[in-house]
Amino acid sequence: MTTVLHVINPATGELVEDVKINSEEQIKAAIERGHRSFKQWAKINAHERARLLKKWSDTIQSNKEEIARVMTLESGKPLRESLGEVDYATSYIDWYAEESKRLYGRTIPANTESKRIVVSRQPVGLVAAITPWNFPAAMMTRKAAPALAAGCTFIVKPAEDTPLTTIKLVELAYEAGIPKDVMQCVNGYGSNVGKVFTDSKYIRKITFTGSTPVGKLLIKNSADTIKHISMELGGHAPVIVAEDADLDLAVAQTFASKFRNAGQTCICANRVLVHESIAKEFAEKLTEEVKKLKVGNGLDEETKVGPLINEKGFDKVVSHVEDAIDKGAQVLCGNEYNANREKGYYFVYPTILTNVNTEMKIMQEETFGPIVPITTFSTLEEAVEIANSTQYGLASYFFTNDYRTGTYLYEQLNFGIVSWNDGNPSAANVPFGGMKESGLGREGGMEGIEPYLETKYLSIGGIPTGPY
Ligand SMILES: NC(=O)c1ccc[n+]([C@@H]2O[C@H](COP(=O)([O-])OP(=O)(O)OC[C@H]3O[C@@H](n4cnc5c(N)ncnc54)[C@H](O)[C@@H]3O)[C@@H](O)[C@H]2O)c1
Ligand SMILES: N[C@@H](CC=O)C(=O)O
Repeated sequence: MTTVLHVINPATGELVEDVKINSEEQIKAAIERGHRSFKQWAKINAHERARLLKKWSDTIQSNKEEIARVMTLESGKPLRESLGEVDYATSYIDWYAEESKRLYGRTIPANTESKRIVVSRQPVGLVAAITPWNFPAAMMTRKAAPALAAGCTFIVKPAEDTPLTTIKLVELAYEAGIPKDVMQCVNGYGSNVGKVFTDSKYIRKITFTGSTPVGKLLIKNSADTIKHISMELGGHAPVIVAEDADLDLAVAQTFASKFRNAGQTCICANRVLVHESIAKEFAEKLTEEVKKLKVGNGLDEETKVGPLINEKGFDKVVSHVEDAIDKGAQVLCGNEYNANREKGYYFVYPTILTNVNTEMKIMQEETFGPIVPITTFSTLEEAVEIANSTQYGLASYFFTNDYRTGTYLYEQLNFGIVSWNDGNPSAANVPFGGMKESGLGREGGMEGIEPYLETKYLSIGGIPTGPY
């Protein structure tokens, strides 16, 4: 039986490091430690928790280059993006260090003079997190930081492909003074560790970022112990470019949204819907930019698009492109690959497809690769209907300079994130998350700490109503 995870550099297929898989007994022991340390951690005052979180953030920043390099080695993303992700990751820690001091309660006017009512917030308990490979630092900190800030203890299982970044972040938490049992990392295969987590009565909350099918399974498996759940799942983001849009802005922002992390982002532009009167010009301008993208090893300074994470991801992307071409799509650029199954690396060149229709897989499923399928619409109603015709509801984008069009689209689009003339809506201070099968709950912003809190109310009776 395998006892290690082979962490492979997706740009070369070479082994980066082996990481030990934790046994079921070890995971259960970690859960018990997390449970035992909860009472202690929850008692620590919010200012001290904030201080420790801030120290963790500073310690990560002091090791920024090293973390970014590890991230690029295991995930393949360009080094510049990995450096950016370290900043993005610490921005969540900084935000929740501050929010921990603002977990206010309230009083409610009672319905009789002899009573007083007080409402307070308490941490839910031990939290288990399961994170994906595409943002190995930020997806971990946007769970760990609100959990610790709320007074919860925390245990994380990173993705098998990218455990090294998380292991490093947890080591740095200890260096910053966060107690060892308050934040822990266990490693192993998702289905094994996930089952130990969901079966445990000590774990009071599961927070997950990953695919929708795995999210559904975790929801089902959490039912027996009625755990709190937060789910950040898949997306299928539409981009609507209205007739009056600033075309250069729309091209630049669609480009920015699409090619981050080689298109392996849950909020990446996945379907581009352009008004028929400007579709040709939009496609030409985008193609001009896309042709300049350099594909390669993320450690190479020139690289703008790294490899796909693994064979499974590669096969899905290629199948979407082939299916679209079979059904009549035209290739404006790309549709080239540099992959070697034996060596284990998978590069896909940025590809633009036109003449795309809603029958194609690429218009129905999340692609997770650097492919832009462009289709056209003639009325805004038609664009909205296509955009909403999916089980996903994470991010959506539109481009218009007309406030009436903008207001209409904002109100009609069934997505948790609606981005107007903006290709990068992610930030620590905003509520990130999806509707429908894209998830439950929000991460980031003041909303992002709520899922780690229970509400408790105190009813005080017998208060003298006359002179004391
Ligand atoms: N909504 C968001 O914020 C967000 C952010 C990043 C990624 N995602 C989504 O994540 C997906 C890509 O990530 P992925 O391929 O790593 O997803 P995935 O669901 O395969 O894996 C994510 C994590 O779940 C674990 N896992 C796998 N099977 C499991 C099981 N049976 N029980 C418990 N855990 C299990 C994996 O080990 C990994 O840690 C995409 O769909 C993407 O849209 C969503
Ligand atoms: N890209 C997302 C995470 C999902 O992939 C983000 O911007 O936080």
